Amino acid sequence: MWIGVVTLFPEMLRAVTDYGVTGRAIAQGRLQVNCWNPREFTEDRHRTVDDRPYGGGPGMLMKIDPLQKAIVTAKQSALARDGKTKSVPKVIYLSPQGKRLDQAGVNYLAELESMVLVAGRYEGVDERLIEAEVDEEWSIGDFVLSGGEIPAMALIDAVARMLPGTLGHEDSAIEDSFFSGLLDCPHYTRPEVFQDRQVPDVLLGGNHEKIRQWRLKQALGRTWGRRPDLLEHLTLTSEMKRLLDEYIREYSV
Ligand SMILES: NC(=O)c1ccc(N[C@@H]2CC[C@@H](O)C2)nc1
Repeated sequence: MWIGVVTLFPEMLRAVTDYGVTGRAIAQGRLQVNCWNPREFTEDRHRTVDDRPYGGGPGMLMKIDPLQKAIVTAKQSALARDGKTKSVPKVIYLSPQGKRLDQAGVNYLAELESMVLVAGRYEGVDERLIEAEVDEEWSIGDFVLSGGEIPAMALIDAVARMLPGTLGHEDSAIEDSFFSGLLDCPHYTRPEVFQDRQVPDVLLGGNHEKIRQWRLKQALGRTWGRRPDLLEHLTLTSEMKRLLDEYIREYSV
């Protein structure tokens, strides 16, 4: 997948390009992340990228022209890159006004061939830039950050995990609880006893079917207890219903 990021702080993207699963996906050529800085597209001596808002009010906005030039250049670069004919990259703006990102949204974005992520700064961008250049607006949560770079990197990380060959254990993304719409089950590793707390016996046994059922039951029970709203959107199999009933009965004793 090819991802362009329009940002005033391209160095921030090293957090995903130089480390971990995302860094490996890039090193192995399964992911490309390129940055374009609106400041490189300014034409004035002071390289101005912000301006005052019409109607007054606190703070500054990002100027349309440098931002638009950076976006257009990123899109052209995606189309010009070697290889088979390509679709026009989807332009995505990160903001609290966007559609709330969840695993279903990540799975949708992971299917795209390319995208340009626009990371704003200051108080945001001119609405006309959004109308002219942005295809989709996404939010990683109902809170305000000082820039769109961290949301952009969160999106890159979440999408990169879904690319074929990224995760060592292929179906670990599939097994990912959120992939199934449930919260994750508890996890344990050595030592077997920590501060008098034992690892559940079933996990030490080696009976993989019992372990699968225990993990599914815990995921269902934790979802029921912590995020019942997630359960509302799920169709439970008869096995899931049985396991959740067991969990609730044990929980209620
Ligand atoms: N919840 C989010 O995904 C989110 C995205 C962006 C953001 N802040 C930027 C700074 C100025 C404007 O571009 C928006 N805050 C929160």
